[in-house]
Amino acid sequence: MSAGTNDAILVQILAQLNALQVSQQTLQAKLDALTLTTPLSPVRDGRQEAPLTSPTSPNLLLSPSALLSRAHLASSIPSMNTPPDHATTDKEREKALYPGRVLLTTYPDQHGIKPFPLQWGVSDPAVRGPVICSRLPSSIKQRNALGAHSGSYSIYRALAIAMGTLDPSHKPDYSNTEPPVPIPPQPAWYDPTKIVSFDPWGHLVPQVFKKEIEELGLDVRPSIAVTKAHIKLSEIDESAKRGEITIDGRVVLPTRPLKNPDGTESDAHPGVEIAASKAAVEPVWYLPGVAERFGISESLLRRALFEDTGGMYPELVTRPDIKVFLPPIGNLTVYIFGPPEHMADETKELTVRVHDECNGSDVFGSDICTCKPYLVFAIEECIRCAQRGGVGVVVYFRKEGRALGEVTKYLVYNLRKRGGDSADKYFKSTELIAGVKDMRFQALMPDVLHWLGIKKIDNMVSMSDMKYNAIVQSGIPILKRYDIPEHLIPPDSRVEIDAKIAAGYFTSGKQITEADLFKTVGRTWEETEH
Ligand SMILES: Nc1nc2c(ncn2[C@@H]2O[C@H](COP(=O)(O)OP(=O)(O)OP(=O)(O)O)[C@@H](O)[C@H]2O)c(=O)[nH]1
Ligand SMILES: [Zn+2]
Repeated sequence: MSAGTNDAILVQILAQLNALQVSQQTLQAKLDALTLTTPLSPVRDGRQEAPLTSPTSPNLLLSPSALLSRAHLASSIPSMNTPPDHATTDKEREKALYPGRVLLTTYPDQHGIKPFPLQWGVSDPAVRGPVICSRLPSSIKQRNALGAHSGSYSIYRALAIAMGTLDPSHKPDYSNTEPPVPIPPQPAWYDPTKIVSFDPWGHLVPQVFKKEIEELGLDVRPSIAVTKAHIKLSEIDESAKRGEITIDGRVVLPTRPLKNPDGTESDAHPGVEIAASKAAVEPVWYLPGVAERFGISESLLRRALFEDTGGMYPELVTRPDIKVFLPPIGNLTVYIFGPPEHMADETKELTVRVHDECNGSDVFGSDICTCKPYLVFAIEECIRCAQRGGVGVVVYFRKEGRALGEVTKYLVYNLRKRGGDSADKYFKSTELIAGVKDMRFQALMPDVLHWLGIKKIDNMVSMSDMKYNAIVQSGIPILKRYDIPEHLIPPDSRVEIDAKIAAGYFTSGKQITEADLFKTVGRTWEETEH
């Protein structure tokens, strides 16, 4: 056979393969359309039910909930978990949970797809519409948002469903869960450009979208919750002992006397409790608004989100008609000290700190950075402001390690400690590992301030130029900034502070030049060990 004949055969094979691929794609599209147009088989509690028989009595029909609970029982008693039975049960449960074919993606023009109207930034919630991202049969056709609720915790929900500990169609009863303090609508809620990273109606969902939930049976969930708390921090106990924080019976309350190990009352200073209101806010991104904030096109944003989440959300690409995405990232928490209604009242003094998570310092007290001392100082400043008749706000973002993550952060710590931990190398070390020194991109951060009705900030407890610029550019003036007091800077974290000042962070004290940075050196591991 000549080389020419070989080539011709090869071309023919390739053409046939291509044709096969095309017809496979057509078939897939037809199947997709079929799934969404075929009336669903009987629906129980909002979940499609497939008839299944019992492995022991083939004539006995099992409902998905019976299967769920059987499997739950088996998995909760390990000795009952013999592999062959378990495998059969899992297969059956998988069929019961997901009776249809795997629906990899959807398309806007697919039969049966009819997203519930959602107009971001419209003032009337009935016109704005609820955010629906559920893939439950009751909601999948009317879904108007991509992704999943609860940010990264959506994965644990998936696990709970797979293990049979959670019925996916569980319908929460939201009575008595409403906010104990009001966070009422503000003009910024009605501006589609002011709040783009979460749903301003998130805490009012059960009330404002009652009809959609109860009458239309749609799976609409709250993405914000507001509550009250009493917080106790040993650092603030110490400040109270020193008389730097006063008990006013309103913001700062006395703690009940401590007990000795033998149960008798201790005469040690019991410390104080701080009364606060707080809100947990989950991310809900309005993609056109997020893209605009970062100055990129919506299509580029969608493509990058699709690619760099391991192709996890194909509808980012196939459903340009769906404008809202619930990303798998951490939430933010707002702590309010003093009357929440003062936040929107421009006549009241307001102190704010926006803090990004640093678990090593915030929770475990690591002294390599100033995060915890700065956070505690900010809470004290908020308390003082509330006691002067104003209000204090701390916003805590889950953006660990400047949003590079804790693994990257620890790798950089190793590099710094092995390479001579001088301030000139602080940001360079991070860049060497992560490729960038910061991925927090503060542009979305001011949304929460607008949601709270904040129009100006009297006292901003932060040295960050990035936070400052983002807030001021979003239309909220900052009247006074102040840095962390010298005595609160642990010696080893001088490296961080000096590097930040040289990089443009605010300081009311000493200025740092590039040349100074060589002289600021942190502790080495060897020093720690001796
Ligand atoms: N990657 C990395 N992150 C760090 C390092 N040190 C601190 N961080 C992180 O930096 C962030 C500090 O956030 P904030 O406490 O809000 O401080 P800031 O934005 O730098 O500025 P201020 O408002 O002035 O405190 C947290 O997310 C920390 O986890 C480090 O060496 N490497
Ligand atoms: Zn830190």
